Amino acid sequence: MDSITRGGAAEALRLSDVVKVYGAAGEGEGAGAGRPVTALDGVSLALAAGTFTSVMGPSGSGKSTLLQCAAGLDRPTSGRVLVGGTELPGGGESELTRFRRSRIGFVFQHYNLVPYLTVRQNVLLPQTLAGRRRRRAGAEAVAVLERLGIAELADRRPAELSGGQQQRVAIARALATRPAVLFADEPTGALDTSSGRQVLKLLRESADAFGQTVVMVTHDPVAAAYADTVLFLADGRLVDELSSPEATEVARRMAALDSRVTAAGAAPAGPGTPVTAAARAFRTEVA
Ligand SMILES: Nc1ncnc2c1ncn2[C@@H]1O[C@H](COP(=O)(O)OP(=O)(O)OP(=O)(O)O)[C@@H](O)[C@H]1O
Repeated sequence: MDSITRGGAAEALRLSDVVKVYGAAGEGEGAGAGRPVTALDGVSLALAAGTFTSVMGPSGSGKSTLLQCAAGLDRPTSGRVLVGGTELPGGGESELTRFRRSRIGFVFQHYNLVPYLTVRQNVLLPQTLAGRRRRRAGAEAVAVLERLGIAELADRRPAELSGGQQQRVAIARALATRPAVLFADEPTGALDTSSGRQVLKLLRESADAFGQTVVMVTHDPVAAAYADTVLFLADGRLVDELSSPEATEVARRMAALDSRVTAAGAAPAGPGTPVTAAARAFRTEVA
């Protein structure tokens, strides 16, 4: 698949033939002394601005790796990543960090709010780190909290919020920087059904009302069906795509992929590790 951009719309994300091999020569982390693992095997895609895309696939199919490479949390072994038309920079970690701060928003399963800061301070934090002027950033933080209907929580600390409220604050924090792409990794994985639906509605509204491009990894077919398009990964490749998805059809296609993987002797699909490498990297960044 090369492109699912809508006619004429600006492009928010492009991956061209992205390969990620853990444990390859020159890759510092990962498989160590074991055999190299090809987590992404030539992934190409293009997403139009303002679209909401879900990424699904069996356990180990490369979803988290795709998210990390697309979001500049990790570098592909080969291939190109462009966010908002700008290529992931070469150079060191500080260039990548700058790139992420200016273009990318993250939402994780476990919220990653800073416990000793208020909601307002949490939402302000990425902009403060990016060196934006405090008064302007403060006004924007309040505006985004109002837009998401959670302004009354501004002076509370994360421990005083429900899981669903914490996740809505995490979304507010991500949106306040006006990222080219908002990446969400299992954003409803720790929530009950009703709070999860609220979070999904918020992501849907972010795309519809604010033109926010959203890319979400999920194991839940109902969650995936909130998107405009579902991309299916297997063995590090994009193998299927579903537009205007319905949960039953998403589940049917996932079951087909799972049985393919199980027949090949791999682990069945299941929830990802609670704290992904992406979340760890982000935590280090904001701490
Ligand atoms: N840091 C790493 N070092 C070595 N191998 C890795 C590393 N991270 C992931 N892998 C391997 O890469 C492949 C893809 O992993 P990835 O976590 O991207 O899959 P996933 O689809 O997100 O899985 P899950 O749904 O279980 O979270 C797997 O075979 C995994 O074991």
